Amino acid sequence: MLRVANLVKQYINEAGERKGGVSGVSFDVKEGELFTLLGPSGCGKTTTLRSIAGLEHPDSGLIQLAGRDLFDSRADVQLPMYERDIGMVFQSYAIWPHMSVFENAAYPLRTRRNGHLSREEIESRVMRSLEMVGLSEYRNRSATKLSGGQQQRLALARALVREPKLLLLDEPLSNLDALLREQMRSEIKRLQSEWGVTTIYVTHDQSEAMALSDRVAVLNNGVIAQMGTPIDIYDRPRCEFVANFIGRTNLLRGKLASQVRAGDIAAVHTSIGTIRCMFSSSMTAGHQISFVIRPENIELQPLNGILSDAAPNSVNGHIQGKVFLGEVAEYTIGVDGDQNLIARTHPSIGLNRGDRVRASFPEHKVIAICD
Ligand SMILES: Nc1ncnc2c1ncn2[C@@H]1O[C@H](COP(=O)(O)OP(=O)(O)OP(=O)(O)O)[C@@H](O)[C@H]1O
Repeated sequence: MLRVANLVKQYINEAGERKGGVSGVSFDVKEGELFTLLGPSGCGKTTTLRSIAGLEHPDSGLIQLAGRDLFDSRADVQLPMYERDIGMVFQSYAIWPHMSVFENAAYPLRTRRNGHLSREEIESRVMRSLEMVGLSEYRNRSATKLSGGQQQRLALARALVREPKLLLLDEPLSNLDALLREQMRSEIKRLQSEWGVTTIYVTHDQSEAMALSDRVAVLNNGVIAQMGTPIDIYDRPRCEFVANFIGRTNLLRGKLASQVRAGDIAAVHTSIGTIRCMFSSSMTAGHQISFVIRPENIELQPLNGILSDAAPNSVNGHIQGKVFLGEVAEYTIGVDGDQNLIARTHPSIGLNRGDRVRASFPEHKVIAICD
């Protein structure tokens, strides 16, 4: 449905150097998919989105929507924004304060350039989109008398009323408080799948990306570091940046004991002992590698009295810190060998600061970073 290939857009800084933006971003979005661009501030998410919308003139690359060129640097094509068939919702909802809810939602239909719509057609399309977002009973209310969440819904209704081929959402929830953000997150997911509109969602919030997306592209410094389903990216990060950016993690390093092939489980020598990891590609013995253990994949057992022999993929240590997070508690474990591990487990386990523990992690949950 949407194809972005080798997109480059760089900005010239005060010293005349080409900096920032994006430098060679490529991805395809399927029809009806919710695709998220995720990354820290300044990684190039908004530049990508604005290039797709036609608000930015890229330096080079190709952008196609439903087989039509929106931008092609080789053929010198740059379609104006209004010809792109795209709806957009910004962080600031950009609601017109002097208009009613109905008029705000009707605005894109009244100002569209491709064909006049009858009054009845406008009425029915606007009411359909207001009903979808639960605002039909507020149709005559002034837009300024809506709550933050309602304004956000109105912005969505206004973006959808033209029935665009593509919906672009740029950090649409960042102005809402935490509870409302979670509610609106489910609302966007519901709307997007009911409406079936292909959507690109931009956020720096990894939990939002995980909860909403069919697929995610993680951006860093203007390039895509990894692309895949939320589970893929969480369970199999391909580089340290992605491992650290997506959720809490333990990142350890060591030396590979033997040659491995994709799918093997093999031993890695580390400062806290030999740990067996899953490998997703082949590597030669002696390679320095990093690997990831997610905090929820560490099991903690109290070590009382006499120490039994350490089991495979387990280390002994003591609790250095405990933070209660509601459903889980997060423990910091100081491991013999000068390494800290973070573990998350049910608070009822009853471990406290200073307790000796054994931390174990199944080998198929220890993931080698193979890039
Ligand atoms: N108009 C501009 N002029 C100069 N530099 C810019 C301009 N727009 C963006 N940049 C730079 O390009 C890089 C990418 O910016 P972009 O807005 O795409 O990042 P982002 O990932 O959307 O960040 P944020 O989450 O903070 O909005 C940043 O380093 C930014 O400073």
